[in-house]
Amino acid sequence: MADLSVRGLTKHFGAVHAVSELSFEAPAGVITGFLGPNGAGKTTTLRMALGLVTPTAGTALIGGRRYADLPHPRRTVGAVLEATGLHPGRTGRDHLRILAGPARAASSRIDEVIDLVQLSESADRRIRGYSLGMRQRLGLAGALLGDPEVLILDEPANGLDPAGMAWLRGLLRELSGRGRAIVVSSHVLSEVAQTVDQVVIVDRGRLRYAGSLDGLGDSLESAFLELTAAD
Ligand SMILES: Nc1ncnc2c1ncn2[C@@H]1O[C@H](COP(=O)(O)OP(=O)(O)OP(=O)(O)O)[C@@H](O)[C@H]1O
Repeated sequence: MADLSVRGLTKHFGAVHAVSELSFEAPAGVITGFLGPNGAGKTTTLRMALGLVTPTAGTALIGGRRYADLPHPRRTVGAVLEATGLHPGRTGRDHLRILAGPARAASSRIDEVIDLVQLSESADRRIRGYSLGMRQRLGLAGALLGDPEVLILDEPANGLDPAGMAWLRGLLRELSGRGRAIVVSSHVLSEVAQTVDQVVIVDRGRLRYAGSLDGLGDSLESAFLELTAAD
């Protein structure tokens, strides 16, 4: 099973040092929480891992390879970066059919992922009528099409109600139990504390902490605020 390995990753946008010499591992079979305040560089890091942004320096390797060098990218890594890019006039099922081509997924897999994200009742309705939580579920279904070894989720709990969050936690646990490496960025620290096995905390593009939740003491929130306080 593949992992995500970030080594010396750096991205400058002109004078903005979005990510600076960042290194961490997200191993197979582990849920890694990727945390940081607004503008810390989380999305930029995840976009570099997915080959959407070219690093200024360093590497992000998935199963030992750069995204661009993966022979079967959609089977190796699935990602939900934002619940955008959904055509409002399409049904959820049509959206997945369009994605299924590049993911080389069988059509039976479309039904499977619709079940997995519990969208069976809405799959044939137009996306225009979907709630934010339903869009999140559809995004997740798309990421799961190729049954990827590494799953990268940017704010997946956004828009989910408490039952939805509990459901998502169960799904991520099941996937990590089957050896998937899961990276979840989030602002909802209480949710993260219940879901993840380890955390990576970044602030202003730099690593502040990588390790177990236990290593941060009793309160993730206090540790987070201390680690990301302005100098
Ligand atoms: N394409 C870009 N051009 C210029 N600056 C950018 C670009 N993308 C990101 N940045 C800057 O890089 C920094 C890191 O942004 P990024 O979106 O990675 O942070 P983030 O941790 O995901 O934040 P948030 O939690 O608010 O989504 C910010 O200062 C942002 O303005």
